[in-house]
Amino acid sequence: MRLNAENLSARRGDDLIFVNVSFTLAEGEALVLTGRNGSGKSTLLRVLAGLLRPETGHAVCISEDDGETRAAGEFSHYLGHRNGMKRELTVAENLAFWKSFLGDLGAGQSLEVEAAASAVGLAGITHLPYGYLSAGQQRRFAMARLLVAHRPIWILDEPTAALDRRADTMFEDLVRRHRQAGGIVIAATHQPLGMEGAKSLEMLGFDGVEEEYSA
Ligand SMILES: Nc1ncnc2c1ncn2[C@@H]1O[C@H](COP(=O)(O)OP(=O)(O)OP(=O)(O)O)[C@@H](O)[C@H]1O
Repeated sequence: MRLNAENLSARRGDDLIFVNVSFTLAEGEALVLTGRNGSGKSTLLRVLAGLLRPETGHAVCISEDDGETRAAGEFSHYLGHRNGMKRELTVAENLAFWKSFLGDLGAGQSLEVEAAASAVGLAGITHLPYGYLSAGQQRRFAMARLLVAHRPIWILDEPTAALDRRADTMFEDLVRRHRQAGGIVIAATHQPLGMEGAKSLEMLGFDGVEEEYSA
């Protein structure tokens, strides 16, 4: 499977945030988005995840077997700034919800809830309400969401912001393993994050749009 983004542009409100973004990622490859605050990294990640409609272009997954093309969002996990978990439900209930909602695209690669908790270093506390946990524990369980329902593409927006060094290392390891198993990762991050050999794309924000139009 290959991810192909072609001629993407996106608008927020009245403004074009970026134009003409194209890239291709093969299995195991990764892309790091760089650029100053407000340059459009989160916007691009949301477009790739299928959460925002692009103004132009498309992002698709192409099957190596039969050339079938599907929207990239259908094959993606999106870990944004928010954790996407209900505070009133237990951790186990939250993760079980995501597991059944997302299904298993990976022919048995998805982990059970307790195994995913263990993989993020937090076995034995999934019976607790999510809202009881510390901010770092909550973020770790948001990462466990990536493991309970396999998706070949991980779209990550500053996933380790505000985590301690041990959590960084744990997540780096998860990212590395995902890539070794053929997964694709696209991340806006200032941390190393297991993104060795990653391609890089600098977002230019309004400057890029102006340059594009004046070229
Ligand atoms: N809903 C919205 N309506 C209008 N403008 C928006 C909206 N959401 C974001 N923007 C604008 O789009 C631009 C890109 O924002 P985005 O969050 O993609 O940047 P970013 O590169 O991820 O920034 P940061 O590094 O601060 O997270 C910013 O100028 C922002 O103000």
